[in-house]
Amino acid sequence: MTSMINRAGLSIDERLATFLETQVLTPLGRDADAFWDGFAALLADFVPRNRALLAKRIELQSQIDDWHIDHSGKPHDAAAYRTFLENIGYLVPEPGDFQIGTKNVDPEIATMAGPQLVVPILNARFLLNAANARWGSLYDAFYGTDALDAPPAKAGGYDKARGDAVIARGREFLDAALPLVDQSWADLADKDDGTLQDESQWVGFTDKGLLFQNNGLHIEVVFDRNTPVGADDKAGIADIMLESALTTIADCEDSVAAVDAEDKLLAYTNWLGIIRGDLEESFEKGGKTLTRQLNGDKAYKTSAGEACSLSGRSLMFVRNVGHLMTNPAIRHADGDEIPEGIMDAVFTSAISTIDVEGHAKYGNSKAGSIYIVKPKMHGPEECAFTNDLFDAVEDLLGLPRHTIKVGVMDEERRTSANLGACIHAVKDRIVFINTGFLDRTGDEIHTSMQAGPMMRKGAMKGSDWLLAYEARNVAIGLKHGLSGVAQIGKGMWAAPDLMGQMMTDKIGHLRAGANTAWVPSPTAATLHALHYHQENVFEIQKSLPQPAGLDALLNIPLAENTNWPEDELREELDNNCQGLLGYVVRWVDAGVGCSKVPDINDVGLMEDRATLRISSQHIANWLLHGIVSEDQVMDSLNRMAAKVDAQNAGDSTYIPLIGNEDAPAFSAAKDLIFKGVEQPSGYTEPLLHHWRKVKKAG
Ligand SMILES: CC(=O)SCCNC(=O)CCNC(=O)[C@H](O)C(C)(C)COP(=O)(O)OP(=O)(O)OC[C@H]1O[C@@H](n2cnc3c(N)ncnc32)[C@H](O)[C@@H]1OP(=O)(O)O
Ligand SMILES: O=CC(=O)O
Ligand SMILES: [Mg+2]
Repeated sequence: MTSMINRAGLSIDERLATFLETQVLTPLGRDADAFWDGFAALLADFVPRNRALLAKRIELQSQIDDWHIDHSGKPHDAAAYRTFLENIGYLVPEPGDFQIGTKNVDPEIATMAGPQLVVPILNARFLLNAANARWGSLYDAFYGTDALDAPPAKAGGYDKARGDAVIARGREFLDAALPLVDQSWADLADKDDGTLQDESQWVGFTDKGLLFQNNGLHIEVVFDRNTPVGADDKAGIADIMLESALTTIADCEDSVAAVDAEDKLLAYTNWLGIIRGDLEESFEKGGKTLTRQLNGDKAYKTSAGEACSLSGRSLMFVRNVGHLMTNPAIRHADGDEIPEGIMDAVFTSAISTIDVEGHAKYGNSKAGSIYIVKPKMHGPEECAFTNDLFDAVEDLLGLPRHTIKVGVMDEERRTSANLGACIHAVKDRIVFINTGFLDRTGDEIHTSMQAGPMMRKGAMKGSDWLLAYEARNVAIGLKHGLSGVAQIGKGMWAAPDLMGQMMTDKIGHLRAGANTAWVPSPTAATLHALHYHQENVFEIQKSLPQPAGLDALLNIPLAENTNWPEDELREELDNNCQGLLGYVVRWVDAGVGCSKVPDINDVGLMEDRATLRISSQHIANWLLHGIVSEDQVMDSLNRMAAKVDAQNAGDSTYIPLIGNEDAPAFSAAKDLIFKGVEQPSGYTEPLLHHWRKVKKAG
């Protein structure tokens, strides 16, 4: 039973209050009473503003819905539609010329280009792994994935044929990134052999190897004849270690299921462990108990013998939740829950203050900044709210102005359409814009829900709005001076097992001008790092083509022809239902917020709340416009539930969907579809939280 205590008129979960007071405020030397008084005053200022912003979302959406209903059956008049959006204040005037003024940004964000890893904050094992993913073994990444074009490894220990292919591919990489004079890396006899074409690429000696640099990223060639691989290798090379995830986002948002004080406490405790540097997790793997901790720095010596080090850990961001949800962990005197986004801003900043005030074992930001990713903001007013909130949090914690930096997810249509103004609203603290195309697709469907039936989900990827969105984001970021100061980032690779395809496709993100892009795992980070050796993003950014304009962005992805054959309809529905059920059942029953779920072609896809938003909104749209019937949806849900049950048969804790159709998981799935049209912005959080709480209570 949760015990609540009173602090400055707020009712706070006792465990959470004790955590903050003893683990955070005391080590920081902050007075708890003054803190809670300040927190209550901050809430008094910001809660009404937060509510007003949510009300404005609803008002705008209802005006857009009405416009489409009024214009139904007529050809879409793009000019009239744009004027209408201007008239209702959905589109606002451009802010004109300005450059962002962010200061004290770490080089991993400002001047380096490389992968960005995202990790669910509630999973300490993964979180530690992610923080340590600054360095990754290229040999392991090739050996274990389809990024290597060679026959798969045979079971039963080390497969030498595959190992040889890995080594050959590794040499190819070294020849391209660190070319030698008149020689290939494959010809080297030992560590002292060979001369670099560009000798400035050599950085120094590590414990067992040589350290190099290319396009700002480090490469350690490990020479060790005492390992099986090194012993067999002509030059004694045992591995190639790549600087991989330059930055990592510890996610409190779409990849976690956090619905109450217990869950929020775990999130904040894990963040504290990462910041303080003492997070530790023990787990069983391969029949052994392993204990994982944060890695230390990588020591090396320069040719002159000077001792230096490189960070052994990824630079950490924390993603707060957006402005929508509230959480029962803290309530006002009248019993109302406080906004979770405000709670996250205050708690994660307070914890990060331990870093910027120098109490951490390793230290995260050497520049003295706190990096927060803010998702799902709709337009400049909501960005301005975040900016003011972060000002207030800085005042509450006694931090210098703009210590708290913000990464703006460009993932709602009103933000994409007014991106310059959004950047302007946070111009002195912005450290990234990132195209969260998954949420953005969900919002695209929801915003134009009443306009007509949408094209198939797969076709959306090539649609006008999406291409315009991606290109405009980069162009607007460059126009306002993000290059060299902040990241221009691109979205998630959502097929964690298709690394070969990632190697082909994801280099496109760099060629589009992004200096970072999201990856789902440390292995993907190491492989994606190869792209940054291949292309120099900062050079690419100097000569990008002019992007499409706002009209292309506002082009609604309606289906041109809705006469889909039965088998295509069924395939679309089944695919959406399978992903939706496979994700929701783990969210509601097991509290897992990010899962790898097989699609109908048995390709494991990363599913999180944003992909759920797409599938649920897509089905809701087709239902609304009569493309599919309620019976067809139920038929698909039932057939796919059986499939999802079979996929989870090996999990002894799994509760089947079939036979439990009225239980929380299946109920959540049905609600997400059948109540999809009325969900705010098509978000899945309200229903997921509701049904998870029912499950937890149950
Ligand atoms: C739209 C958006 O908002 S995208 C952002 C949200 N999405 C994410 O954060 C994706 C994060 N990724 C993940 O959660 C996972 O990779 C999943 C769910 C996609 C797949 O998970 P699994 O099926 O367990 O992965 P798999 O079995 O292939 O690999 C597990 C191993 O990889 C590691 N791993 C996988 N993903 C990550 C990660 N993101 N960070 C750190 N380590 C990871 C695990 O630690 C584990 O290694 P270990 O046994 O040594 O601990
Ligand atoms: O948060 C990322 C997205 O694609 O949505
Ligand atoms: Mg998102």
